[in-house]
Amino acid sequence: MRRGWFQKTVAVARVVKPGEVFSPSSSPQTLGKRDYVFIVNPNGANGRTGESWTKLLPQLKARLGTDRNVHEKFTSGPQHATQLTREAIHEGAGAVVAVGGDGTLHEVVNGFFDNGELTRSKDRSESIEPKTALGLLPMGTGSDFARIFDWSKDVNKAIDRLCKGERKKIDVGRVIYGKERKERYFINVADLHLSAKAGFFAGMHKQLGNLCYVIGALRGFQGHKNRDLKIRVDGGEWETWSNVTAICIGNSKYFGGGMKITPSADPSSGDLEAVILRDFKWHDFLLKLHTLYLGTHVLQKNVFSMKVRSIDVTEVDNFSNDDYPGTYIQADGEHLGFLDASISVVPSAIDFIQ
Ligand SMILES: Nc1ncnc2c1ncn2[C@@H]1O[C@H](COP(=O)(O)OP(=O)(O)OP(=O)(O)O)[C@@H](O)[C@H]1O
Repeated sequence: MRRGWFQKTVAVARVVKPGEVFSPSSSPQTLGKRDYVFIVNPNGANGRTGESWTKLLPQLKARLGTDRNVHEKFTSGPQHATQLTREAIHEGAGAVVAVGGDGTLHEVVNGFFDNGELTRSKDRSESIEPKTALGLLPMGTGSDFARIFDWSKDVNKAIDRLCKGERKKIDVGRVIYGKERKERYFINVADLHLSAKAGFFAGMHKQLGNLCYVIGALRGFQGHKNRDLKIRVDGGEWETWSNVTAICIGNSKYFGGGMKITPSADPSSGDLEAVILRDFKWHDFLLKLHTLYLGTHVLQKNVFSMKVRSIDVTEVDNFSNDDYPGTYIQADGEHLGFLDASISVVPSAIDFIQ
C-alpha cells in the first residue's frame, strides 16, 4: 500500500513464528494492519459531533488500534467528505467510516463512486482484498440509515461492530437529474416535489434544530400545487400520473429524522421501493402525519407503493412561461435540482460493516 497520504501508517514487519508455515495466504498483505479512515464532520449536530468524537478517539484507538491503523480526517465543508473518501479508497484503505449524520454518510457514499464507476485503489500492482468497506458511527442529528439496524446509541457497541468488521453487501440508489444529466448516489431515500421542496427550505434553517422541518413544511406548502407527472417504471411505457404530491424512492426505509416513508425498502434487496402520494392537501398531512412515522400511510387509497429497479420521472406541462421553478429533487435530504430524474438501483454496490 502506498504510504504518502496516510502519513501515520507504519509498515508491519512479518515475523514467521517457530513452527508456523509461511504461506501466501499469511502474507503481510492479508495479515498486516489495514487503514480505517474516520471521516468526521466536526460541525455536525451543531458541533456535538466534533466534541463526541474527541472523547471517543482514545477508546477507539485502544480497541481498534491493535488490528487497524486508525486515521482521523476532518471535513472542512460540504462535499469534502466525498473527496476524502475517494482519496482513502485510492490509497487502499480497509474501511472508510462516516462519523456524523445522514448528510456526512451521503457524502461518504458518493465518494465510493467517481464518474459513474466504483472508486478503486490506484495501486493495481497489489490486489487489495477485501475492497474498502463503508462503516458508520452515527453521531449527527439525523441517523435515518442507522435506524433500520435498531442500533443502540452505545458507542461501545459501535466500536464492537467496527472491531468485528463483519461485512454485508448493500445496494445504493443512483439519481441522474436535470438538463445536464448530473449524477448523485443515495443510501436512504430520493424524493421529488413537495417533500423535496420542504427539504430545500428546511436546509436553509438547520441551525434552528428540528424547528427547521416545521419552517420547511410551511414554506413547501406555500404556492404548492399537486402536479401531473409522467412516470416510467423499469424501462416500460410512460404513464401520466395526475395530481402527484410527492414521489419517494427508498433504498432504505427512513427520511426526515424517522419518517418510515418507504416501509418495505431493504438495502439488501436489489431493488427500490417507490411510494407515490397523490392528491394530498395540507390538512391531510396534519391528520395523517403519524401514519408517515408508522409506515402505514401506504395503506391509504391515494398512496401507491411498488418495487422498482428504475423509475424515470418527467414533467407533463411545459411551464417555461410561468414562474414555476420546476419540480424539486433531493437525495438523502440534500437538494439536487429540478426534474427530469432517472433513479435506479446499483445492486450490492458497497460492503457495509454491520
Ligand atoms: N466542516 C464543516 N462545516 C460545516 N458543514 C459541514 C462541514 N463538513 C460537512 N458539512 C456539511 O454538513 C452537513 C450535515 O452534516 P451531518 O449529516 O454530519 O450533520 P447533522 O447536523 O447531523 O445533519 P443531518 O441533519 O444531515 O443529520 C453535510 O451534508 C455537509 O455538507
